[in-house]
Amino acid sequence: MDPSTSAPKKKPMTIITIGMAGAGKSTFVQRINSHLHARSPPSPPYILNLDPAVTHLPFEANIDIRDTVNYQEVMKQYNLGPNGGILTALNLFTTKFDQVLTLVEKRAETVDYVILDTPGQIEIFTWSASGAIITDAVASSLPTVVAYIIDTPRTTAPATFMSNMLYACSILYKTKLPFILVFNKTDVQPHEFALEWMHDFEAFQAALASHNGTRDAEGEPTYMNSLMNSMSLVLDEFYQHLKAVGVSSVTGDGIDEFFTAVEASREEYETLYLPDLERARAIREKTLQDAKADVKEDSMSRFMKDLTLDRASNPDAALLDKWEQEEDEDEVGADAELDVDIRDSTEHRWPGQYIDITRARRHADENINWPRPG
Ligand SMILES: Nc1nc2c(ncn2[C@@H]2O[C@H](COP(=O)(O)OP(=O)(O)OP(=O)(O)O)[C@@H](O)[C@H]2O)c(=O)[nH]1
Repeated sequence: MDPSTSAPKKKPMTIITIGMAGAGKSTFVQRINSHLHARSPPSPPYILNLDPAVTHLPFEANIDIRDTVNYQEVMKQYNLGPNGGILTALNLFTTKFDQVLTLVEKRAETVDYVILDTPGQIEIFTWSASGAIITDAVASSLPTVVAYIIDTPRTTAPATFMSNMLYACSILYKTKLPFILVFNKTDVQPHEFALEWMHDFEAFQAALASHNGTRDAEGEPTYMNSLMNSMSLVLDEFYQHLKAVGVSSVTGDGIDEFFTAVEASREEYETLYLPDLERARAIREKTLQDAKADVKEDSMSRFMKDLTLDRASNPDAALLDKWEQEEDEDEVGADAELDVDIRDSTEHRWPGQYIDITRARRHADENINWPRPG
């Protein structure tokens, strides 16, 4: 085929896997990884592991947060528990996310998919700054979809199903990205019940009514029951914006349907999300510029006012004005910047080597100088 007539390569699609601990995110990432390797021609993805606490991964990540941040050390230094340690480790890693993006963008011509495996601390994507920074940064550079992984066998009770859907809902509204609900572990529990509950709220309400504990001693619906009934109506609107697929990460069932949903999400990203993102970015830049201009103008007018007053009260003072350069100014400037680079381990194999950014540029006599989060 004449290369000049062939279509330009599509940008790689980024799949961000999010889900509760144990839902099967890492197993799912490994399943789609092996599916892409087995394609003809093979299409190995570029994988990022963002879980600092994982001890074993079933795949080899191209960029691994564990090469940069030691979460045990973070826990010790900040006196945090495991959850706080994971969140803080991810916050620290996020300060280097521009480098991560540069490495990913370098591979844009050779890979079709970029996959992010994330920690089970789902709150990272509902309220923490790093979750938003990561999703915004990735989505403003590449077409992106969120794959929300659900542990289907543990979601068969209506109340658990609803709480899982509410989490998914808050992540959707926070990220505003195309979204696929991935009902995992269908080899253990088929996901048809969930599809039925999503498409027919009366079926969900019937399941709720037949569940224990939905009526009080007088036979009246309990508060929780009424609340969940109303919520199911609210969620009905949310379900309209979602694609849902059932997969088994163990057997590979449903993975083709998942990739069909990913391709549909690419279109959704380009027609709906990208224009929104660009509008939001333009507004943000304009607001930032206006704010900077206002601050500058305000500071300048205050400065001029002070100067006029000062000159009037003490006409000789201006002659004594002299700006003294701080002796260790360079040192301070350099210290404020971290001096650690994120590595793409596919390019530089360096087994056993490890950079701890929490300790970089630290001296023995120095106090901990990392800012506490929040
Ligand atoms: N039967 C079955 N088990 C699965 C499937 N996917 C994952 N599992 C099992 O579920 C457990 C958790 O899987 P992981 O992939 O570690 O889950 P995770 O979401 O990455 O967990 P965290 O790292 O704790 O966030 C493991 O025992 C997996 O073998 C599946 O499709 N079917």
